[in-house]
Amino acid sequence: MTPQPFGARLEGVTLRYRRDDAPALDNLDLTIRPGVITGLLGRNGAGKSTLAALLAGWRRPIAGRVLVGPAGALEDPFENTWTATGTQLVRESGDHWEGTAARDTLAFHAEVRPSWDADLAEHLVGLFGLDVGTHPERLSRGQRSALGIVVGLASRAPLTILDESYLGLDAAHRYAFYDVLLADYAEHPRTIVLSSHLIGEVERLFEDVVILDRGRVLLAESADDVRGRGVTLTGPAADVARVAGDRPVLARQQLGSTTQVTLDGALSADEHAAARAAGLDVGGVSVQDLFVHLTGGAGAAPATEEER
Ligand SMILES: Nc1ncnc2c1ncn2[C@@H]1O[C@H](COP(=O)(O)OP(=O)(O)OP(=O)(O)O)[C@@H](O)[C@H]1O
Repeated sequence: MTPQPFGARLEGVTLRYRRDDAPALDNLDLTIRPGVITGLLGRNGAGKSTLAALLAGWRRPIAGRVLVGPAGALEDPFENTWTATGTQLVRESGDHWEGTAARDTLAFHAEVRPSWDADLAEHLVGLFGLDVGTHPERLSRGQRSALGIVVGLASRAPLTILDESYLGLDAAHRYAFYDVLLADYAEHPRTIVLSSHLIGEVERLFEDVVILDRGRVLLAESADDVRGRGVTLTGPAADVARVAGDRPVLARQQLGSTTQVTLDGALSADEHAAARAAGLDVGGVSVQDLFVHLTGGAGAAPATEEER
């Protein structure tokens, strides 16, 4: 039986690693809906891994509270065996058992995860060509990522947090992972939090999107709402320019004589009619373009201590 998915609520959560440090999370309020895939995005140092560690009960905030669990039965996850049993965090580092074969890491999780699916684990081991007889410290970075993915998916935990855990995979293995994740999630609904810098690749998986910026929530809404925040026009450059007028442009791409611009905000009825008359393709904004726009563009520096 598939267990009830976990949700999470953070209320006024502040965490700083050292007393004199700027907060890694700063008075953060956030709800993670149960049973959906949430994309957790943010530039380097925004606080994604810190938030993941709080959800998994590995850390506790210095102010505010964190609650995790099935709807109506949320609990503080810190040192909480019950919520820990239902929460699987996989970090980029993998958190494998060193000095013993990879199969021992899998055997450990099979033991502690009530929903562990041995068939799925075996399928994924084959898919990634993982040599489970090798010690994790002797695996390549990609193979260590694959081991983390096997743990993350086969655990079928009611709250599964994948924190950059698939970065080491090559493109073919990443796309295979996205496909398995979607198929398995459809059959065994659970709450999945995916943190990634490869936004363009994974955004089709997101149902909700959270963007953190310097320890604060910059945006938290459904992926559909995100896509409705802007509009993409594609077609001949002159027609696109005419319909776009002097509207703020979030992103622009040129492919031969075809231009694609992403505009901030929705089109008015008149603009829609003009776009249709010109034969332009009209679509929503990509999460990636909105993310780049909201977090300061490609050239902006990541947060530094001085900026906070
Ligand atoms: N163990 C730690 N000790 C001290 N400071 C830390 C520690 N871990 C994170 N920080 C600081 O907390 C802030 C948030 O870091 P965090 O790792 O949560 O961000 P992130 O969004 O996951 O970043 P990235 O995308 O680079 O992995 C950063 O300023 C970081 O330097």
